[in-house]
Amino acid sequence: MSSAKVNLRDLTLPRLEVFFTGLGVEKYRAKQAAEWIFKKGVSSFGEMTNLSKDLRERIAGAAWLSHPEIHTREVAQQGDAIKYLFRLHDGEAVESVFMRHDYGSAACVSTQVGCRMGCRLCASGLGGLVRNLSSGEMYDQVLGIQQDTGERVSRVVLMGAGEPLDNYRATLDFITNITAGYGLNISGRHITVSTCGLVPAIRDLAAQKLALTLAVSLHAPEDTLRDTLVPINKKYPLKELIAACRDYAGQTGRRVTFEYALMAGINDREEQALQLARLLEGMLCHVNLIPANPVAERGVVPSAQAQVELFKGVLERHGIAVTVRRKLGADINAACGQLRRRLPAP
Ligand SMILES: C[S@@+](CC[C@H](N)C(=O)[O-])C[C@H]1O[C@@H](n2cnc3c(N)ncnc32)[C@H](O)[C@@H]1O
Ligand code: SF4
Repeated sequence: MSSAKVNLRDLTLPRLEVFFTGLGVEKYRAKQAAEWIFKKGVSSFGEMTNLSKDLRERIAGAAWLSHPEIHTREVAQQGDAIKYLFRLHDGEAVESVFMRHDYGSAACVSTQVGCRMGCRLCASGLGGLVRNLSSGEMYDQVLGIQQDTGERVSRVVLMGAGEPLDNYRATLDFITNITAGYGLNISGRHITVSTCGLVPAIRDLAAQKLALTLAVSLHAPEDTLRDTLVPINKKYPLKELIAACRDYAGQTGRRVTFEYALMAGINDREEQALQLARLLEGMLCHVNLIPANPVAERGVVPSAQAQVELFKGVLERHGIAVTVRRKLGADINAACGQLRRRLPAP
């Protein structure tokens, strides 16, 4: 694969059309190719059997096709989750998780190798940002999971390693392809974009009218604490973030999810639950409480179960919809915030 060649899995349909017309081929061929690439998930041009051999050779002269390469997989004891490490074409690696729920199967997808946001609780950002993933590399994770499990992925959560809104263009292209009829046709409401709070991108996302589920990693109910846990808060403090979330809910009609990882003695006190209830008062939203996953390097210690229940009770009494997230695949560390890149650089 030469660096001058374009990865067709990275292109959306209009850009595929430009590619095909550039080869002097009728535009409708782009749609046919899109179905091979995004619906059937082929790994080579040779498999595109309704395109002539001559055309496939011309495509191969100008393009390449990334494809999922599973490096390792670990199945949780209860069989409800599988964690994958995918090897990328340059030797980097990303983790993804397949989760079976009663209501369908979800893929938790990484959007970057590493992350530059430096949240205090998170293992994904420990080594900083290595590089962005392309939209095709995000798509490959879903295809790889489907091919390995033989099951259809019906939901996607962008909660793997990386900050999706810090890799905004590629993330949007990925969503465009996975929701398309020529792709996996997953409804926008079954796609969750999780962010630590990049306000301008949240506002832009609302304007896209994609009806995506927005999840915001809140973790603190006031700025002083949030500045230390989620450092992007210094740039986009809670007042701006919550206003953007209220507008997102207003513009899309979609309930915003707030992720709140409970850490013993840090953000799990009763008065903090009260502050949180006041912050979210009257918003179309939902709070997901997660007993934090321990991360030794970060000194993160999860709250005790009784404290989680107490915190939940305060929110409920103040009319906030709240759930405690079931931990899937805890025995394989498959839970969010535990995804790392583990292959050594080439
Ligand atoms: C790894 S992030 C990726 C998506 C995006 N960058 C974000 O922050 O929302 C996914 C979720 O995992 C959470 N998370 C990170 N470390 C965690 C930990 N130790 N325990 C529980 N959740 C954690 C994040 O705050 C976020 O809600
Ligand atoms: S929580 Fe999200 S934004 Fe923060 S370091 Fe981890 S991956 Fe990055």
